[in-house]
Amino acid sequence: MTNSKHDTVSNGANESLSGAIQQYYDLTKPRVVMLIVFTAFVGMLLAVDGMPDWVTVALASLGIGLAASSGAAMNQIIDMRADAIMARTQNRPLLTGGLQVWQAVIFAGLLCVLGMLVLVVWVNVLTAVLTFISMVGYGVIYTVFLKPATPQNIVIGGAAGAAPPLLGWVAMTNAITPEGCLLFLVIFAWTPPHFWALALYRREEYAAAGVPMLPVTHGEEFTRLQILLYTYILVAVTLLPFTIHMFGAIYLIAALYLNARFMFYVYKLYRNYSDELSRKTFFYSINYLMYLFGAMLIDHYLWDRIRLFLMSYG
Ligand code: HEM
Ligand SMILES: CC(C)=CCC/C(C)=C/CC/C(C)=C/COP(=O)(O)OP(=O)(O)O
Repeated sequence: MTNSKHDTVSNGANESLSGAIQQYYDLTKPRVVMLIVFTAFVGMLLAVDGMPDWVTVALASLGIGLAASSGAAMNQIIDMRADAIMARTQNRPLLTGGLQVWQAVIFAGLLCVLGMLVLVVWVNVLTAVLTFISMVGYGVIYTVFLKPATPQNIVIGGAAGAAPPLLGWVAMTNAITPEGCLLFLVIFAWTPPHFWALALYRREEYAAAGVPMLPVTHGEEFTRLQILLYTYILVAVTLLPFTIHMFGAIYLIAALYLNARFMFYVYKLYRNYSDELSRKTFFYSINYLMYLFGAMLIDHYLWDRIRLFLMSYG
């Protein structure tokens, strides 16, 4: 009997510990951060010929991931009012009472300090500075100043989210090069179709929360046109790395295929709107970015070998 009572107490303690860990984990917007770290990781591997120094790759990924998580936590601390109004964000840890604001502030501070420490000590100062700017750019400048002020919020703020592959590149080379900037441009051009597809089917929630997202301020039709136009830009930008011989045929084929599907979605959305299609376009945008960066990686390691192999038989 005594044992089972003891077990119940310790199970309860375990559950509340794992519950607390889950709350802190949720505060970091983990799935977004995972894709951010993946694009940074790809940037690192692309920056070097052959195999990289894996310890630096691991530490740079850790530092960038910690900083991005800190930015995500800052965003949720500052945005509690709007988050409380929208169904999509109502269950965040600070709103359900799972975490107190002071706990989130300490957590965000710790993540920020740890992330910067890892980057300064084991990577390089330039990466740390650029990562810091991206983190503050998202957690503070976007959240406090841009988001409540202008429908261009996500275009300007998108610069923070677009930084990771460049951060990865700088982590390995300690230099800002045109190739690294091109990777930045890819995500920069991708952000408006990514976000506005979501904002279209969530427009009523944004309107209720008083957040001036494009579908709220300029209407649904204008937003659909902007999504289409930014996707044209995205298609052009994603072809640039091929034209400067950064990648070969593997990347080109993947980019053409992924772009054709993206164009199909946004053109259909432009001509014939439905919330369902808008939702599908948003989720496709996430897969698009993941596969595009995956294709860059595969091309980087395989294309030269395949070309040499083909040439030796040519
Ligand atoms: C200013 C730039 C960006 C804005 C405004 C934005 C906006 C959003 C929003 C509002 C969601 C939430 C969807 C939901 O809760 O259902 C979301 C989801 C997501 N975003 Fe973005 N995003 C941006 C940049 C990025 C970047 C740079 C990445 C990665 C490289 C990214 C990856 C993702 C992923 C993976 C999800 C899905 C998360 C999940 O399933 O929980 N986003 N984005
Ligand atoms: C250091 C570094 C690379 C920082 C990266 C910055 C970062 C985490 C960008 C993510 C962008 C993002 C999830 C925006 C969501 O917009 P929102 O906050 O308006 O969405 P919400 O309504 O879901 O809160």
